Amino acid sequence: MKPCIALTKGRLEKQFLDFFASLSFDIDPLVNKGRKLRVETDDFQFIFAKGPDVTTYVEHGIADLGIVGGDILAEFQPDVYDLFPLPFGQCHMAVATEAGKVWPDQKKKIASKYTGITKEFFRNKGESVEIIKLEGSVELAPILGLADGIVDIVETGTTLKENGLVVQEEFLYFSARCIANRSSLKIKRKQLAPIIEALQQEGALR
Ligand SMILES: Nc1ncnc2c1ncn2[C@@H]1O[C@H](COP(=O)(O)OP(=O)(O)OP(=O)(O)O)[C@@H](O)[C@H]1O
Ligand SMILES: O=P(O)(O)OC[C@H]1O[C@H](OP(=O)(O)OP(=O)(O)O)[C@H](O)[C@@H]1O
Repeated sequence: MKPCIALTKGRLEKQFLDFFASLSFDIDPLVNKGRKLRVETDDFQFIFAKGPDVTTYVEHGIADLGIVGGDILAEFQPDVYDLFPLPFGQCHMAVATEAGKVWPDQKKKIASKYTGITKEFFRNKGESVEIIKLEGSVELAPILGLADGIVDIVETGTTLKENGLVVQEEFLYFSARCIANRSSLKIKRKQLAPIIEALQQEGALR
């Protein structure tokens, strides 16, 4: 059976395919997949899923390898081998508030998609905060009065800027990562070695 690679849909998918093509792997079936979520190339099977689900498929051994953001590993801490960074998907976490906003004296309300990372960040500071879980567009929360601030991913800073928010503190710097199922790495070592080496070596050069 061909090795199975789980790819994070969206941003990382596009960046991974460009990177993969640059290593002379065939990506035609992947580029022309339409709405298919499972695609085979000559050498691999690919599945396309949301980041947290990529870790689930790899953890359960459905996929041998996964391409996922470091933020997802930090948030969900799946039981997988975190093999190495890839040269795309760079971003970091930041605490942000409305420009000119003074933190309240009482318990801060922080909105985030990343409740685990947020909890850990404020716990390390010895601060107790109320965390409000959102699924996206978290920059809206302080503007609309749902929260005093947010914890979110920042890449260019454009989304914060265009919504009148400023960074209070940056922490945790991420890129995309290559992960592996623990048993696959032992049982399919020979089969997986060429792709792991190619991704790792080329990634390290960039
Ligand atoms: N602005 C960004 N710049 C760089 N990398 C990002 C950015 N936002 C997210 N990422 C990385 O890309 C991964 C996938 O993000 P993407 O926005 O495509 O999916 P998502 O967060 O699940 O959003 P959606 O629910 O809209 O699909 C994230 O886990 C993170 O590692
Ligand atoms: O610093 P920037 O380059 O502006 O990127 C940061 C934005 O990108 C992500 O949002 P995404 O586009 O994934 O939408 P979402 O809010 O629905 O998660 C993140 O949550 C920020 O909102």
